[in-house]
Amino acid sequence: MAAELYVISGFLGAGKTTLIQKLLKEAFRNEKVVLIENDFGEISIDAALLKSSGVEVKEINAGCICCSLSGDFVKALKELLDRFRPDKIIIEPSGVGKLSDIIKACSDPRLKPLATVKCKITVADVKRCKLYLDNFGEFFEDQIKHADVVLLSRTETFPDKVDSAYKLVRELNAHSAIIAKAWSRITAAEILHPEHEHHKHHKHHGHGEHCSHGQGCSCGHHGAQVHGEHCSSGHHNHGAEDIFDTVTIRTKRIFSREDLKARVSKMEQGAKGTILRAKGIVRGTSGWVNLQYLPGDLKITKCAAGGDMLCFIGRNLNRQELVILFGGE
Ligand SMILES: Nc1nc2c(ncn2[C@@H]2O[C@H](COP(=O)(O)OP(=O)(O)OP(=O)(O)O)[C@@H](O)[C@H]2O)c(=O)[nH]1
Repeated sequence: MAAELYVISGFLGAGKTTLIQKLLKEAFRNEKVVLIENDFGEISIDAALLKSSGVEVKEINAGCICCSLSGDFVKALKELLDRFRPDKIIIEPSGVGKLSDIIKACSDPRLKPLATVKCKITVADVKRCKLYLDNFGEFFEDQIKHADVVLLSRTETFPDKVDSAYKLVRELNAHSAIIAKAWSRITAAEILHPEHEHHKHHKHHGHGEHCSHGQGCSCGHHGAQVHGEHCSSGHHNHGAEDIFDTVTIRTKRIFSREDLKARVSKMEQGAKGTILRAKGIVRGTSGWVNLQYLPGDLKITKCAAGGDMLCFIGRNLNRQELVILFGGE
């Protein structure tokens, strides 16, 4: 039977990895899953975090997913299918990847009997989606326009932003399902099959909550095949490398929570270029900690996976300054 392909896209820090963790736990628990991670930076923080969920993870770092996976996406995907014979393949493109490129690559006729695109989900952060559309529309619009399901994130934290985010998404994509419930109150099934759940939950929406789907959602039952030519190196516009800088730092330093917070705050104040996203796994005073940063939002949590690495993405970044600031090598 053909493996099912799920593409989880979304701009920087939207919540893709968090969603994948939810899908693995709730929907794909008894399935053989291979994850393809196309992270920014030289090392994949997401892959490290997801490996601790016990699934097979294939990392592709830096560059366009469809061109850089062993030089040939289709060939490499076929190899993965032969080697692991997965039931499901989840692809997490980098936040600055274009969904249309991935869909084209996945729709190559050579893959047809082996794997079928089942669902394309885009995660959109209600707080930041307007800002990202205004500034990085080329990437983010593409991710929204080509999605079957748009899952809004941070709706519980910013309920006043839900309506406007919903409208923005609907203007760009008249056909997708849009889910705006707090994630703790949605099941993975509801995300993967919004057409089933829609009627069940419709009556229960509270203020500011939507769960709607337009016509022609191709998730699951309608088949999500998109026809197009395979993207081969040099034949399409990559863009992201020209617009965004990435800096990866390795550091074995031990950070207390306060120390790490202070350094991040210095990074913001010192305006080391425009940092759009930072993440990493470093040594804390009592074990590994995972740092997740978006402008105005810092989370430091304990984590099982080890790392010694920090990755930054933004514009006009100064590697040397960041190395000094975080005690990197
Ligand atoms: N409060 C809240 N936090 C969220 C939500 N979704 C994601 N986050 C947090 O946002 C941070 C980034 O989430 P990730 O899942 O790593 O986002 P991503 O899209 O994989 O990020 P990139 O690695 O930049 O591609 C983490 O600290 C998450 O816990 C949400 O719906 N609500």
